[in-house]
Amino acid sequence: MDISSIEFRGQPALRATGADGSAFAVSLHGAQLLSWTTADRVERLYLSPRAVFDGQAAIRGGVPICCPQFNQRGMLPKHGFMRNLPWENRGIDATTGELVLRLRDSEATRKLWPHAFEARLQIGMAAGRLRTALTLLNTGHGPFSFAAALHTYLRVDDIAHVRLEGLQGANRWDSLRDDRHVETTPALHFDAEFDSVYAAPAKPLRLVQPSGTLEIAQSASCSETVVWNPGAVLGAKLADMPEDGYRHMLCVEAARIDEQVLLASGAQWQGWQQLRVL
Ligand SMILES: O=P(O)(O)OC[C@H]1O[C@@H](O)[C@H](O)[C@@H](O)[C@@H]1O
Repeated sequence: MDISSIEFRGQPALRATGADGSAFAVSLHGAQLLSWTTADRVERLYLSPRAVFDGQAAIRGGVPICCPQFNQRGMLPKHGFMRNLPWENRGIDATTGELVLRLRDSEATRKLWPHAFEARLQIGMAAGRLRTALTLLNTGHGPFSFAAALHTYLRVDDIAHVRLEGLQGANRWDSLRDDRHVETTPALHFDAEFDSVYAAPAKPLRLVQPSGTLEIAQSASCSETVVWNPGAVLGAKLADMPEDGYRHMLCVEAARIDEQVLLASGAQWQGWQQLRVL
């Protein structure tokens, strides 16, 4: 994997290219993946053309990191603060061959969250495959707890022709209706706003479109899978997304939400998600 420093819509980013011509781009702001193209030049992630690149705001699209809080479940800013801060490029890990970015606690983070930590995002790419792994290390003296999500925006040709397989039988919390039930359908279809947190099944999910299928796997440490599409009505209200943006994305997120991770001093936790073109 070759890495070069680039500017992406005016902001510092890194571009990695693989031997087979596949490539990804990741912004230092938020350590946010922005693009992943496979050897066939097909873009696999959705990045909103209206995403704000000002080095402050959360970027709409790619793979935002939500940590140490998920959504508005706590006192921190929505989805925590890691997606709003600049991360450091730590280069390629000699053992894994993955690109590593790092964020450590600072005065700014301690004002929001009084804990010493080191977060690392590792990104690995192989033919038709992309793996993102988030590690959180407790570098302080006392324990802390946190939630996390790799909030992946998958690019889809047309949401009306997408099905997501693999969630049948999983416990679901439909956050729009505040309703808990077991998912009965073998394949989810999306024709309106959809926002649900599922107990993650052991087997990978499959995102099926007329143009092909993507397998989505996650670590057992990520006990939930979040599925989100804003639909036309909410989509039109999101200032950083075009009106038809919702048609071209589906978020499938590897998450740890319901039971927060309790991390002792010196301990670390890792959660990952892997995308594979079938
Ligand atoms: O607009 P944000 O802060 O990036 O959040 C987007 C969405 O993220 C999803 O993970 C949540 O389930 C949704 O409820 C939320 O709206």
